[in-house]
Amino acid sequence: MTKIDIFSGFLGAGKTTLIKKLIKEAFAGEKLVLIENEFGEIAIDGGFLQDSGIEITEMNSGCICCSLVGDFGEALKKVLDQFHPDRILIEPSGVGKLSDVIRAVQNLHMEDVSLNSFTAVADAGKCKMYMKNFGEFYNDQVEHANSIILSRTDGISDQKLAACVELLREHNSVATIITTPWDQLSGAQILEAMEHKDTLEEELRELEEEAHHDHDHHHHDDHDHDHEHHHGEDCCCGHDHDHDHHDHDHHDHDHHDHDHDHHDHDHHHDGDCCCGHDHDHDHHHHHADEVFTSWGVETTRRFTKEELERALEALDDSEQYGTILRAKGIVAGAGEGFLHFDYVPGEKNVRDGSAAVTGRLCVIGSHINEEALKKLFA
Ligand SMILES: Nc1nc2c(ncn2[C@@H]2O[C@H](COP(=O)(O)OP(=O)(O)OP(=O)(O)O)[C@@H](O)[C@H]2O)c(=O)[nH]1
Repeated sequence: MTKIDIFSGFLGAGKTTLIKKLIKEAFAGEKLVLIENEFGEIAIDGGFLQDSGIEITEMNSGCICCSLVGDFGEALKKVLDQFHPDRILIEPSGVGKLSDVIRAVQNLHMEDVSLNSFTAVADAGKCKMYMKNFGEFYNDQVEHANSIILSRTDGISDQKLAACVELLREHNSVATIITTPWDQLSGAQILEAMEHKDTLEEELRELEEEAHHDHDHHHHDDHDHDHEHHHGEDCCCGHDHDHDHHDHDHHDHDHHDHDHDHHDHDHHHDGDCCCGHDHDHDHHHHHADEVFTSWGVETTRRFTKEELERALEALDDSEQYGTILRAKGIVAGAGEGFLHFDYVPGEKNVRDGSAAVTGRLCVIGSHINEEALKKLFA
């Protein structure tokens, strides 16, 4: 039996960091495969994880909900046949909806595979802001997780931490929430919380109830003709179109905030999805690539640490660059080695790291100014 563990979490929350810790401390002796679905064309995480000694399957795609299922099913099957792993770790993109990923796994109806845990990693200091501005994506992860693992709890006040937990509880009353800084916990302790059986069963039951609720809802909604034929498996895009109503009904305030902030009302899908479903009628549901954009480049440019740090600091200037939520990359340093870097709002990290075949970097955000980014990094 292969266990599947899903690590969701918003951009830069700490998914890769957590996975690295668990690989080192909790999964020793197990045959592991990591499936990554990065947002944007330039994959970076594989480079960060190069030294961990596990198999990594990267799937790059802009629109998780449409392209995940086909590619993802293939990737999973291939991995199972080829490696027969004890455990498959799935790291969806930071803007992926956890419910989509869980459903995608369930819809594959694979034998010898058990859904073992679904975690949401959340930056304790940014919980409120992300809920307000990107609630549609953020809350889905929180709501469907059986454990929520907070990152960066060492740097914030007790008050802010308590407020964060309270907000999370509004969206998920059953998940185990880890508030202790990770370096004070062993990987085994974290894994035990992730695998907590009661919360897992509760989350699965809630998902099932949602599915039933949506199903019933459909039979009573005459206006909903577009949706009637789109129960999970029937549609190639694998997105649960039924679920949209549920989101809409229960989380209207989030959508309001979101739409208000980003004026996204008129950016609904217009038929470029393989499933042929008319997304225009999906009451306020957005695909990640309607709200977030990524810009990436392969580059031979050499950077000094200071240059890179200055460039990353500049990303806080939203007037010039747009709302930058995440940047990461591996580039040639001024000397012989390579530099690895990470950026989340207000936080940068540049360090020495292993070489990549070429330099590459990626920036993700909302309403990003590509021209300005090109000037900054090219
Ligand atoms: N101080 C601190 N930094 C953290 C913590 N967790 C993650 N980070 C840093 O945050 C940055 C992003 O961490 P990742 O683990 O790459 O985050 P991710 O969720 O995989 O990010 P995406 O690639 O956007 O999906 C890195 O610089 C980490 O070192 C934490 O608990 N405390």
